[in-house]
Amino acid sequence: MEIIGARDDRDTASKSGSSESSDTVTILYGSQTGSARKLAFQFANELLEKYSKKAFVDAMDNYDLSSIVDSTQLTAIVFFVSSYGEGEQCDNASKTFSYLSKLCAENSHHLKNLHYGLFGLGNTAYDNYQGASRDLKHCLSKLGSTLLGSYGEGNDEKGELVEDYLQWKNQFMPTLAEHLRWKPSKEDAYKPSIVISEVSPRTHVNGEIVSSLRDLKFLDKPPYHIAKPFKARLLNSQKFTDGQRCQFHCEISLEGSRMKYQTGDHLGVYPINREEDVSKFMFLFCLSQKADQVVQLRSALPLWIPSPTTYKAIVKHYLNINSAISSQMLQTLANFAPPDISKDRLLSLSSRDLFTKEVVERRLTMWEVLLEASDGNPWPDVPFSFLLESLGKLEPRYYSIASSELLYPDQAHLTIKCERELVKGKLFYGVCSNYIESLCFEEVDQAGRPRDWQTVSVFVKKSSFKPPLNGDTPMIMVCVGTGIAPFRGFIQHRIALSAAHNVGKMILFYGCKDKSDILYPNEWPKYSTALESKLSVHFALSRENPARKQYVQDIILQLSKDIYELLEKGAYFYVCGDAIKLSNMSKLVRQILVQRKSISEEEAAKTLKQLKLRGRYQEDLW
Ligand SMILES: Cc1cc2nc3c(=O)[nH]c(=O)nc-3n(C[C@H](O)[C@H](O)[C@H](O)COP(=O)(O)O)c2cc1C
Repeated sequence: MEIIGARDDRDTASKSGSSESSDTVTILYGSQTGSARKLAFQFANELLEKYSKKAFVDAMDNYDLSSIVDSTQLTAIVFFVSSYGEGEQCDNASKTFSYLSKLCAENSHHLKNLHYGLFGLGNTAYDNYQGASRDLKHCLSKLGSTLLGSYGEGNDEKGELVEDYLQWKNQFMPTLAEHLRWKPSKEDAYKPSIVISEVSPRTHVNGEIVSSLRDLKFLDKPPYHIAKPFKARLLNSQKFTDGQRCQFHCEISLEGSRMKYQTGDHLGVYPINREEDVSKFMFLFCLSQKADQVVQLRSALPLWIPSPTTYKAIVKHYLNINSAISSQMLQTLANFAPPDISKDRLLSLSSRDLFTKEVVERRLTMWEVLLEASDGNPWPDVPFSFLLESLGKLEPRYYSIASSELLYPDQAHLTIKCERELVKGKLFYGVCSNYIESLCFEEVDQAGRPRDWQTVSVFVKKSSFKPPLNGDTPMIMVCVGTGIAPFRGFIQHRIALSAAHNVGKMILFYGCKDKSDILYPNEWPKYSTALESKLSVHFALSRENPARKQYVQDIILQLSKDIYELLEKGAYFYVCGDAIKLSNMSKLVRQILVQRKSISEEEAAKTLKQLKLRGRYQEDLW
């Protein structure tokens, strides 16, 4: 459990939520990819800032709910809960959900002394919107708990999750404080948590000034990992499609790194911000003139930036400069606006409707909003520490490795789709995919060096999305678009095994728009030749023939007999690619089980659950 506001005070953990006038509150999250966790910490930090109160933050499954069952003491808990699968809970909340559903079945007010707040995260593109948070609310109400304030729901679909959260939080936080009899401790004045000192290159101790942590020579030795990535050489690359729908293959050398991967693992890649964005950002915050100024950073919290370094290095390598702005951030920034900009204008822009229309729907970044508000003029008074705190870290991006270590022990292959999206006439560039594309296909890099010099900072991340241990086991693989990446690796793996052993049957269902959209078109015939009858590949082309749109789901249903027979023989079923396009896959498998096995819906659901538990049904969706 992480304690916000009482970092070394482990004793207070036992008092967590013990009474309504407590100085602490428990905040629990159920989060798969980190959004609910991030909001939980954001909420806790704001409680600390506004009320000087402590919060205990943890994943739901790390909290022992049985300790408050039938308790006579009053407890306050705030939940942040995301939905997954078909409106189900996340992995780090599953034990809590099954415990609660057992309690619920007893029809008794076991948690009548629990007062709770609840914010659900979901996406209306899924059939079962907010399934998990709504279930939790229903169950807690049956257990006699009291909901504080109103229940909040954040919807990812239109990119308004953060604004939904802020709207809920602005109403809920005072309600919680009143309930716990907390008084605001101070006015909302900005206080930096990171101290930045400009130093002369000679005054810092023992330091090499680094434009990137990856440049530190003493770090340039194995073992490599997320905090110490390997500078890998780029080998071959090949474009499949270009323009706005640019997709390509890229080979990265791991030679000399001693990094080993296994088929199905992920490669983490550290991007660098686009030079064009970096210079606009530096101009806006008046950093261009002092781009190479050496700075030393100090903070009580762990920092992700090496120090000493330079302004330019921070902006280029470490800061998520293209992160979105929230209406709350805009309100704080209004305090630092240049004198000739109306503060009222900025504050009215932060109102929900205008903000949604002018900022969220146009997908503007923080620096774009400010540049527009000041008609292109700089904002010299924004503290650099505020930028570091609010924009956060430029995170690595993860790609499924598209090769097998059995065929390519010293190389990791990636299949990449450049994120380029036209929103209201403006083209958006995903930072990492476009960065790798420019490394692979531009003749010279930004410093004018030829392409042979290109390196990229990478590390291997273990994954559980792996081919079956036994090479005899049949596999059913379903994917769309670049979801083909791990399956190319799986097939290569089986080709390597087939040299010495008999391998199991494999069926690949691969969804693309049309023939020109099929990735690795020259490789599929070769793989089929190498594996003969063991591999069958089925392409579903959704836009090849407007009169006959075909999706992977259609072909799977046509071949449901074969699929069922393979499942009966112990086949593993894998799904990879776009979460929305493939959102109904588990429903489809249940349908096949109902039809072919002649069992009920409930029995099919149980069978699928067993398959999932045994790792025989796996999804890697994004
Ligand atoms: C594979 C997948 C399945 C999802 N299923 C649902 C769902 O059934 N219902 C829903 O409301 N949202 C669903 N979502 C949306 C997530 O709940 C939403 O993106 C949330 O913000 C993620 O939060 P997290 O980062 O804390 O895990 C799904 C997202 C993914 C990627």
